[in-house]
Amino acid sequence: MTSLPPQPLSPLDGRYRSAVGELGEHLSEAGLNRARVHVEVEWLIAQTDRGFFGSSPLSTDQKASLRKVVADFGQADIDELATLEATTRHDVKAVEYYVRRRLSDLGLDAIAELTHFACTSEDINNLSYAITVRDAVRDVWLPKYRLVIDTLAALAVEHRDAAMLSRTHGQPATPSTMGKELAVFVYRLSRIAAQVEASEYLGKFSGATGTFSAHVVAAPDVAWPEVSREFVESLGLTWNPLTTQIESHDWQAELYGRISHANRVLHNLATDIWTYISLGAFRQIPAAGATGSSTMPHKVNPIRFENAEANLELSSAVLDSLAATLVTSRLQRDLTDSSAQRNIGVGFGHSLLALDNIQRGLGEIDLDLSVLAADLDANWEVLGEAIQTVIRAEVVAGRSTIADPYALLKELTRGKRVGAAELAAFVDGLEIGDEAKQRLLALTPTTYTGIASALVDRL
Ligand SMILES: O=C(O)C[C@H](Nc1ncnc2c1ncn2[C@@H]1O[C@H](COP(=O)(O)O)[C@@H](O)[C@H]1O)C(=O)O
Repeated sequence: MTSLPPQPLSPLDGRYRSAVGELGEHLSEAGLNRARVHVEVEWLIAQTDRGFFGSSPLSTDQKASLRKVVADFGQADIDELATLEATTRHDVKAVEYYVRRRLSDLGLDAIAELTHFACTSEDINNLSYAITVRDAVRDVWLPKYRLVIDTLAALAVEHRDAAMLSRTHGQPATPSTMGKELAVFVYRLSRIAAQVEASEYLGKFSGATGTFSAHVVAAPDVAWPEVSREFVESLGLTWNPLTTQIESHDWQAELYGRISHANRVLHNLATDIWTYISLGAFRQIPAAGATGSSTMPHKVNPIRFENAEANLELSSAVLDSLAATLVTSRLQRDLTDSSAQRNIGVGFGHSLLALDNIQRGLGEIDLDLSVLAADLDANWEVLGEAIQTVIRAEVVAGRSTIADPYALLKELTRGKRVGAAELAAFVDGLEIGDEAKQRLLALTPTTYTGIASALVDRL
């Protein structure tokens, strides 16, 4: 047997590439390296702008040329960095050499020693991760997440009046509407969206052990913490003033916790929709040419929601693991964060893939009102709650002397199928006020939905 050509090990880079490839712009190794070059270039510009060590501010053209290195970063640069790293065996040192080469190309050798000046690798790495994760969340994950919320919200409004039997413990319970049940998910997911949007992306820039030691010994009169703060903020990040060698990664733990929480709510949504499909409440719209089962021709399977379930679990497993490991680093640093952070894209990728499947799945289902109606009509006993509650009110109001309304209704309905006619006869014989009796006689499982429909307006 001949060997296969090199193959992606992760399905995110294989069969699911088209759904998640956009994340690679930010959360791939190349995306990280481009951000590292960006940080190194901006640090050069920041230093020369301040005239450090007698340097002159770069001209507008020189700055533009340096920034073009970042803007044009492509395959040749990816390859060049790989070649450099094969020698340095240190990824950030390779970036430094790469930037020095570009300075040389631009005739800027005079400031070469300002490249990576007073920096430890983490100064570059932490800012690069903060930038790439922030951009991935804002440009890719959140828009997709918002799209799912918007789609769900539109379905909630569309089905706001669609009465259906509820099921608590899987057993028939007080009816609701499909719109209100979907609105619950919209509300939950929206809260998390706001939390993700409010996330902080922290950056440190303070040298080998966070003390500015090299900085101070090279230039004692510079207000280094202020320079550090201004530089971090110039990159659109929040300054972390007090760290060891590494940025403490607490913001990452917080963010991944929120994404993982969103995953779990989406998982709940996926399994609920799956169950509604299984009950017949939602019909699946068959895709032309598609096959459900390889052997049972009649089938349309809820594969979108099942795929989402699996990928949400994988995403949370990765993100939870990152959140746990990233907040610990022995003494002033160990390198576990470097290896762990290479999987941030895996965590987001599985979540994004799940969002893509949920989005498609929601577009391929149709509410079957006749199934909802039949389900309600087969479960009149759920009105037992309504009747006993009205009797209680009548007793308090002095219009009834029924001793134990709950026991009465329990006797009539518990574990039994009670139809419309039996309930009507039962209500008719109750010793309660006439107005209350008429209200109960008019009630059906379909109308016993409280203010479910109006609750959709809370979105
Ligand atoms: O500024 C410094 O470098 C400070 C230095 N510590 C390091 N800080 C950051 N990166 C380092 C460090 N050491 C190694 N490396 C390089 O990290 C890469 C680890 O590879 P991988 O496990 O694939 O993520 C891989 O490229 C490693 O070469 C210290 O001793 O305190």
